[in-house]
Amino acid sequence: MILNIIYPTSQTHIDIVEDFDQDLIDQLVALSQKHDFLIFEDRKFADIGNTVILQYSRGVHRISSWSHITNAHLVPGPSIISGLASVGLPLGRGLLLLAEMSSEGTLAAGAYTQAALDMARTARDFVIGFIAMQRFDPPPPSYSGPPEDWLILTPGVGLDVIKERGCDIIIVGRGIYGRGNGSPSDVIARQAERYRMEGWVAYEERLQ
Ligand SMILES: O=C(O)c1cc(=O)[nH]c(=O)n1[C@@H]1O[C@H](COP(=O)(O)O)[C@@H](O)[C@H]1O
Repeated sequence: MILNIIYPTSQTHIDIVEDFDQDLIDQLVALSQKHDFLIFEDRKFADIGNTVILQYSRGVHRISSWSHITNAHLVPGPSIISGLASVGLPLGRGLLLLAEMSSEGTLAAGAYTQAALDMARTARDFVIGFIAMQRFDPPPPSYSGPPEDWLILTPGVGLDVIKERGCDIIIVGRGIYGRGNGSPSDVIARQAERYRMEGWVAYEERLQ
């Protein structure tokens, strides 16, 4: 029910589903086609190239076969992007880099965030944007690369960040499904619709 409503992207954490099976994936993919939303598996890959190739394409989840977008930390260096790209590019997938995080005391800030941008610029065919807490400043006058329009997805925030911080998509979990055992499904549906509608309005206002 939630997935019927939350689009343009639906974020998953497939490794915490206790009764995972292929039927779940088939249903998810069918819903994404019916409602035209993208599936974003929030896997936060963080290993060397050879290992992420296997984690992305193999195992029980076979993430690359159904998830349009996934994300990765850049701690291992560029091999994590090239490894994931070797699997994802032929399938038309896209990657988000974690340039910043919402958690207190995160090390993903300052020079680390700049490094994420630099690394993304070396893989423009596969990296589509960032998990970040705000839109980056425009490139300096010395920048001579192609025009840039990275997607910025921002978690752990309210709707105000779309206008105030220039992000494109807000990632909302508990604000929609509640805490503890979760909310009744009609409450979840209402909350999801509220975020979807208000998020879109804020996005359009920002573009004006
Ligand atoms: O990559 C993410 O999506 C992510 C990055 C980050 O810095 N902070 C963060 O909360 N997230 C994810 O965003 C979602 C936020 O959920 P709530 O805190 O319940 O709204 C969770 O799925 C987190 O794993």
